[in-house]
Amino acid sequence: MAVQISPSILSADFARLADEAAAVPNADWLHVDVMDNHFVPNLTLGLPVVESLLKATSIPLDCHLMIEDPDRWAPAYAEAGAGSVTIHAEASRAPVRTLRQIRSLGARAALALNPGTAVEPYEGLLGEIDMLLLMTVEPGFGGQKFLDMVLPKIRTARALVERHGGEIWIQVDGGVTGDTIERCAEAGADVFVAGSAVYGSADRAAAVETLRANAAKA
Ligand SMILES: O=C(CO)[C@@H](O)[C@H](O)COP(=O)(O)O
Ligand SMILES: [Co+2]
Repeated sequence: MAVQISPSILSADFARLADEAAAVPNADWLHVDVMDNHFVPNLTLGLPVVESLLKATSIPLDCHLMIEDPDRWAPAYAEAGAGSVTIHAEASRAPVRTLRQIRSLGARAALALNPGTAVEPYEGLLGEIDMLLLMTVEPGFGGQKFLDMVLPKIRTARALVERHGGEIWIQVDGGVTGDTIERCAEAGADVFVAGSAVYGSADRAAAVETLRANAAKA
């Protein structure tokens, strides 16, 4: 699976989102962190901003919903035109139904697990998803330190995914930098979210290429 880089606009300038999207023409995805101040202790943006962003960029949007009731809201993001919609296993009360709705609306469906959530109990959901997101920080904020403790879970997830045909992407999110990305790739991740490592750099496109090159070293 080729390396894919998904810059997180959480670390971008929210007053200039169209320009910040244009600054990463070499990105595979644009990662949009939707936070509701309930599931996580932070508040970011929601559907109206995603709808505007969809008009402002041709980069597919990778919407990461860190919200209390993803079953209610996730389909609307798929309907709006997001390329991928991720719900958290810890928040969803009806993951099968919601993941199927996301797919039926034309988006890729993804399931996210917090650092302390084991992957094995979710093996039964692998047939319902296109991507598994393994959080490598506690969700809620950008700029946190990468949690090495998640590396064994990435390896376990890779083994489970291979057993299911290997078509599900494994995304990592949180503390992914030019330094930590190689360890994630070596453990089996193939889609890499990076907020501060991209939007904290003066040359955002160059930062994307450095991440891609470092991941490919693994
Ligand atoms: O979902 C989240 C945080 O909850 C992320 O997508 C962050 O936006 C990643 O930021 P960095 O750790 O790369 O700065
Ligand atoms: Co995220």
